[in-house]
Amino acid sequence: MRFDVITLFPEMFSAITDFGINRRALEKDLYALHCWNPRDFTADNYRTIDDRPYGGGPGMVMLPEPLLAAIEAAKVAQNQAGNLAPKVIYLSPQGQPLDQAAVKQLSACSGLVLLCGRYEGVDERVIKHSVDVEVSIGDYVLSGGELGAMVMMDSIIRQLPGALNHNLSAQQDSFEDGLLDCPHYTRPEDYRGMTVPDVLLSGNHAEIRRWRLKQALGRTWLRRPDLLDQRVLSKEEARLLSDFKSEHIT
Ligand SMILES: Nc1nonc1C(=O)N1CCN(Cc2ccccn2)CC1
Repeated sequence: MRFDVITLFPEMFSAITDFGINRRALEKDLYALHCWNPRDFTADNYRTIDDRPYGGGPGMVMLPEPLLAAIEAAKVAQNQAGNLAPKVIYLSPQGQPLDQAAVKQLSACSGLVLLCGRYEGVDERVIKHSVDVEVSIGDYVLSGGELGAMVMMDSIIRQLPGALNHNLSAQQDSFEDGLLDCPHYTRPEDYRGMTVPDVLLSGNHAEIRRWRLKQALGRTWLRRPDLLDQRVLSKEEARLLSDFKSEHIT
């Protein structure tokens, strides 16, 4: 996976490249990241990348020329890397919500160009001319698209084969199967009088699997019932959820 990011603040992306799973995945060449600063595509001495909005109003809008030139340069680099039709994504509150299904779809792409806007946004002609899809990471307003791009990249990188020590981990991630995650415990068995559920100490892997599935179903029912609306339950899952509900003391 090659990411080409258009951003005024390339330094921010060290948060993705310098730590944990994402750092190891980069070192293993599971993905590549190239940042393009629109200021490098300006023709004036002040390296101007924004201007006042036509029609008046507060704030500034990012100019089309530097952005389109940066996007074109990123697409050429993608083409040279063998990705002939990289998807151009604009992070924006107006975008379609990012969910795990979208993450899995995007992780199958070989190259993505991510456009990070600032200020009041980018000139609409950039979106019409070069953006394939607008994506939002949530219904709130950030200071710019960079954190949204990093959230998207982080969730995609976890999907890349070899990124997680145990490939099963990705499948067990929350939302992977449309459910919230089950509770997790580690040592000690008794912490300040709070003990670990006996089943997890039993070594009975079939029972442990059933307990974890039941807890995931129960948690989803309690905290995000909307996710259950979208999910067909197996016979076993329906029974486990029914048991959880009857045991749940409100
Ligand atoms: N929510 C989000 N999910 O992705 N990005 C965001 C997000 O809040 N932002 C902040 C504003 N930026 C600039 C902007 C302003 C107005 C219209 C379009 N673009 C984009 C990125």
